[in-house]
Amino acid sequence: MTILRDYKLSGRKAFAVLLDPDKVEQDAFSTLLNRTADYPVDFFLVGGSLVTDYSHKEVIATIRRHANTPVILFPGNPLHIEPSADAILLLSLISGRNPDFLIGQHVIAAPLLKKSGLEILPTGYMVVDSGTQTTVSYISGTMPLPYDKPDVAACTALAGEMLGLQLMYLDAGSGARKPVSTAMIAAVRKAVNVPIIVGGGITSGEKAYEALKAGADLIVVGNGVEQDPDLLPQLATVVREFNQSVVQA
Ligand SMILES: CC(C)=CCC/C(C)=C/CC/C(C)=C/CC/C(C)=C/COP(=O)(O)OP(=O)(O)O
Ligand SMILES: O=P(O)(O)OC[C@@H](O)CO
Ligand SMILES: [Mg+2]
Repeated sequence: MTILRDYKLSGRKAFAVLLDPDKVEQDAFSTLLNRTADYPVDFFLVGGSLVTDYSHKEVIATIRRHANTPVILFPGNPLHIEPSADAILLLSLISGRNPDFLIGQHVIAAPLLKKSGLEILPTGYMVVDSGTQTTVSYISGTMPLPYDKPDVAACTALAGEMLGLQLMYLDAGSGARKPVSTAMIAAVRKAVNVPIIVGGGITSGEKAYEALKAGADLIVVGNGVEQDPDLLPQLATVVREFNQSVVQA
């Protein structure tokens, strides 16, 4: 449990960039990776709900050539297991009621995961409504958590923690028009002790700051960084300054 243990012990806020293997375009990708030398990223998440060209291995090899940043798989199904990553978010889709995404896919994946040597990060995955249907909802055939029901999210996370899940991921969905509300993040923060990951629709330093202040431990940004190269430095600075302000307080 090295990544999870180190991360928990550090007590720091962290920042992850989500790379969708289908959207990785070589030139822009190398530039992004080179920029992380000046504006550090704590983790790269690699994955997507639906991946069409199965280039996880090549994407990870390219990351390794440019950076020492740990790579965590963010899988949509067991075909997305790639042993050259460092760890995998073993998602159980606890916002939904589809047994296949709560335990079914995991039964199929378990022997492969064991053999892979990947660090397993058992994660309660909560997809939150943000106004449009997400790929995750469609693929999994599940309804997201209602946007304005922080209590439902808090009880869901609490149940997930009681079941032994070691991370909670609140996700408004890739490209969401609005991120998960700060009220929901704060309610989940109050309910559980495990680290909280927040992603989906974080497109500015301000939104990132709000999520951290509400209780997110790790923020995940995909589309924002792909679309606006200036966002990477902004986010790295927000997370660094947030951590410095906590140390000083
Ligand atoms: C047991 C194993 C190894 C896998 C199953 C894992 C489960 C239960 C996944 C839950 C459902 C799911 C489809 C999750 C995918 C999460 C993800 C990688 C989201 C990233 O965003 P996209 O859904 O790719 O958005 P775009 O379509 O906008 O690219
Ligand atoms: O692409 P964005 O909107 O940043 O979302 C990241 C991630 O949380 C999606 O699962
Ligand atoms: Mg995707």
